[in-house]
Amino acid sequence: MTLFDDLSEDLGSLSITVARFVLRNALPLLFGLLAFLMVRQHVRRRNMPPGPRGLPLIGNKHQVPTIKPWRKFAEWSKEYGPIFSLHLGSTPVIVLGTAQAAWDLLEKRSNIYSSRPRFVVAGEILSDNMRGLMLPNANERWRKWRKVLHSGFHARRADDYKEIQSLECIVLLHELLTDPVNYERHLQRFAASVATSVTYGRRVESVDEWIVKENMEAMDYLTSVNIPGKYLVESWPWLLELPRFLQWFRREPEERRQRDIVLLTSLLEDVKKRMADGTAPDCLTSQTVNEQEKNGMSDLEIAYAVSSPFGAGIETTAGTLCVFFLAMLHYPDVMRKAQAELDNIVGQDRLPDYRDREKLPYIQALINETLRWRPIAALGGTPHAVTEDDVYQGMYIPKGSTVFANLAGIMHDPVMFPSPDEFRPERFLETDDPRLRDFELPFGFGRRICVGMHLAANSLYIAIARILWAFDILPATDEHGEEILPDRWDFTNGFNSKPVSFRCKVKPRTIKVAECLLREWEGTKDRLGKWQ
Ligand code: HEM
Repeated sequence: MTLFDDLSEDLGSLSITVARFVLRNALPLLFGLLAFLMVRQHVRRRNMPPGPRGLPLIGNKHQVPTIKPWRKFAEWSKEYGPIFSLHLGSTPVIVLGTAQAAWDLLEKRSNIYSSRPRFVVAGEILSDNMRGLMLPNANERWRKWRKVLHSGFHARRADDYKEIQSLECIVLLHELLTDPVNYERHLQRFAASVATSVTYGRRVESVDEWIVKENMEAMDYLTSVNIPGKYLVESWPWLLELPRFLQWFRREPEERRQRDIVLLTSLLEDVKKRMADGTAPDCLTSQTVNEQEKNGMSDLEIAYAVSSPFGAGIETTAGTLCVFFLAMLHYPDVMRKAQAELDNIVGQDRLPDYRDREKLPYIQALINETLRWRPIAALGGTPHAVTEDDVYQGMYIPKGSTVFANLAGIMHDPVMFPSPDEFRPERFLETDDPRLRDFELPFGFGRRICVGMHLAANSLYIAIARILWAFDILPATDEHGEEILPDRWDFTNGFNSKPVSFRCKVKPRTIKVAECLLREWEGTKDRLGKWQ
């Protein structure tokens, strides 16, 4: 036997001793620690709203699906009631499953329910706290940001944009007439062009134009870093205390931030230049620049603030229009009824316009039902956060909780919306409830309610009324002439959830409407000049 053999024998018995020690002492210690954590979590959760039992440390992380979590949330609402709680890691999460619970907390107690959770990578590192959507509401920069957007898009101000929305809608109808196959792309262009026109006073002919592509790329990056669990630093913000060169998660978002700054400031400079030579149409950017001294905002703050309609207004509007197409394929009777109302009030010699709106209650009900049937912001958009401890119906809601208003579940609450899976606009005509007649629910709550909702409502009205006036939306057919109906539940899994692309036919209803449309189109090209 050599010295080496002796040594390895000694080491072998040492490791057995260590293993024995671990088994005897460390395992019981570990179990003790886990038991302590579970008891502590149990005590903390005892008074909170009910909810699924989680695990120590990770809470309910493993039970929340990464795909369409709103569906699981709706199931849990049925099991635990209109308000339930979870833990994602150590963060308490409150999910509201009825409109009443959301109104009670997010509206009536909006003074403490209007903040946002911390977004370390997307909000702080990538955006340097410049994107108001992710800022807490006690923040001075958020107040200025919200004021700019509110003055740009409040109900009366939004009326000023009806001219460009109407013109863009004629372009949309012409695109649908000449190239019906790519209807989805045309809906996206319509929403994007309204956004660029009202923001920068510049319209777009195609979604391939650089201004749309660059902005969409920036938005895609923003959503790609905002995936729960993607970055350790979201759960362990103390990593931000490490020396900067050790913060491995910083490099990519910081590089992207530099690109964002170049893009957004160049768009601002372009408007300023056109303001100086008198060619910029009135738009959000020109208004904000004119008020810069009063608002006390830097150029960079303005550049970020006015870019908000890109992130929040294009996918939401275009996606809702796709839901409308999907619904018309599944509910042709609703389409016929809406067309009958249009024929009765408008006739076929002119396009419907904003002045017809009050006389078209069925169209308005159909728009409300579209927003209800499949809300694009399925989880209520960006979550809220509570800034003080609170008690609701005897349940404890700890300060710092993240709060989701699960719109997908709320809109399918059978008490408020009987037979919720059915697409039935009549429900909005039969009700006396003012909160359903004046349907703001799809646009969120309290101090965070969607700032673009009037602009969005005007886009949806003009597009839906005119598309129904001009076209039948019909199922595509296969090679045997059989109709293909798209799956009514096949939706994307993004932050905004829209129908997965499907085929359909878009056919002019009569020769008369097609001729009328072509006449309108001729006059439109010149009128679009100032937004080119
Ligand atoms: C059909 C179209 C739209 C829908 C369904 C929609 C829905 C929503 C929802 C649910 C929220 C979250 C509200 C909350 O936190 O309680 C929101 C926020 C927001 N929306 Fe919209 N939106 C639409 C169109 C637009 C448009 C066109 C704009 C731009 C002009 C816009 C700008 C915003 C902004 C900036 C916020 C963040 C507000 C804040 O954090 O204070 N949205 N939207």
